[in-house]
Amino acid sequence: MAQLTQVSRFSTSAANMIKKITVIGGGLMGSGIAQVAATTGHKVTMVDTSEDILQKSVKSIQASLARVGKKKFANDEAAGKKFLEDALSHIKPTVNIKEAVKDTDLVIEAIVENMDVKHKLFRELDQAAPQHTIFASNTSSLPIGKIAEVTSRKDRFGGLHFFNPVPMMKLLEVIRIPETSDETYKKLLEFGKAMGKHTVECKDTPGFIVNRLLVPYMMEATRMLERGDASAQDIDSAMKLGAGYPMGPFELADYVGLDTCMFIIDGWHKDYPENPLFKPVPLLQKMVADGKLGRKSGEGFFNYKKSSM
Ligand SMILES: CCCCCCCCCCCCC[C@H](O)CC(=O)SCCNC(=O)CCNC(=O)[C@H](O)C(C)(C)COP(=O)(O)OP(=O)(O)OC[C@H]1O[C@@H](n2cnc3c(N)ncnc32)[C@H](O)[C@@H]1OP(=O)(O)O
Ligand SMILES: NC(=O)c1ccc[n+]([C@@H]2O[C@H](COP(=O)([O-])OP(=O)(O)OC[C@H]3O[C@@H](n4cnc5c(N)ncnc54)[C@H](O)[C@@H]3O)[C@@H](O)[C@H]2O)c1
Repeated sequence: MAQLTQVSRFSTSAANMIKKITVIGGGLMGSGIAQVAATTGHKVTMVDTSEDILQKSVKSIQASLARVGKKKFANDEAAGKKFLEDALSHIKPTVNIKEAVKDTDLVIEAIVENMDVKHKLFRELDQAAPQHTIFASNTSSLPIGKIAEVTSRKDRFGGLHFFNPVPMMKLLEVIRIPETSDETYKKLLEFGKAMGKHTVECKDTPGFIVNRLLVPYMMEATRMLERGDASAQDIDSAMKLGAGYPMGPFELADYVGLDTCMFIIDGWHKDYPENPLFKPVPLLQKMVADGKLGRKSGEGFFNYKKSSM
């Protein structure tokens, strides 16, 4: 409550609001963030490492926009088409990071869940971006304060943790580190609302709110499977039909990406070796080593290859 009162002393004038954003990483999350930002009136630049990847990102945005447009403009096909074209015209894909950040208000990083790779990127961004630019990470599990360490703008740094799939999930966790200025935090909260999200305020604690509860639950499901107590299919059915979850833990893990799941759990085990909740699961490591990354690779706990659907 005290924090809310303190933050509301600042008012962000229209001229001072976040309008131009740069999303780094055009994967599952980056493409979703770029899409929602574009449909909520922001000018978006989306960066990835190759033109091929960016092409795939744009295709997935197109497919998602078509689904949203079909629902939003159910009786007006032309309006649905215009919605899709307008949104796409607000997204500029590029591999040129320097160009992408040269006059941006906010950078949202959504690349691989690895501290060294994120550090390398943020060092480069800190050199290239103007003074006023705010940096945010969409990390699932890494401490925001540690990511920010390599920059000279900790007062303009925070976490924006979106949920997958971004166009459908209403929540946005907005994380502040001790150095985040009140003005920056206020702008991040306002940006979240402008994106149409329900924002919750989080401290920089492991997993923030959602993942601190979700990860142990998913880990317990995997241990249950490893012990042979129940099948993946039955555990999923049980949690959907008995607990009302939209997806069971294995369907969800495949949806998130098993590589991302493994990075999260291995990282937490390294940081908290005594905590039995975060003990790595050999099954998960083997699946990732075998290239079974979930939906994105066509196979994970379940099979998504066309012939089996
Ligand atoms: C077990 C292994 C353990 C491993 C260790 C654990 C590691 C820790 C892992 C933690 C990971 C954390 C990751 C991250 O930090 C945090 C997260 O993001 S957690 C994930 C949160 N997301 C969810 O929980 C999703 C739950 N699922 C759903 O809400 C729904 O299933 C769905 C995705 C909305 C899909 O709905 P369904 O009814 O199932 O399927 P439909 O296809 O019929 O879709 C319904 C409706 O939605 C529209 N839609 C779906 N997806 C999109 C999209 N991408 N874009 C646009 N529209 C979409 C679709 O068109 C349908 O519309 P309708 O026809 O109803 O009008
Ligand atoms: N998958 C989820 O459900 C989910 C949900 C919330 C948060 N997150 C977090 O979001 C981040 C991204 O996850 P994802 O699932 O979108 O991963 P992903 O593997 O789908 O996409 C990552 C993208 O980043 C690109 N990339 C890697 N290094 C880059 C660099 N230096 N510059 C530009 N692009 C680079 C990759 O080519 C890839 O396209 C991670 O930190 C993850 O923990 C994931």
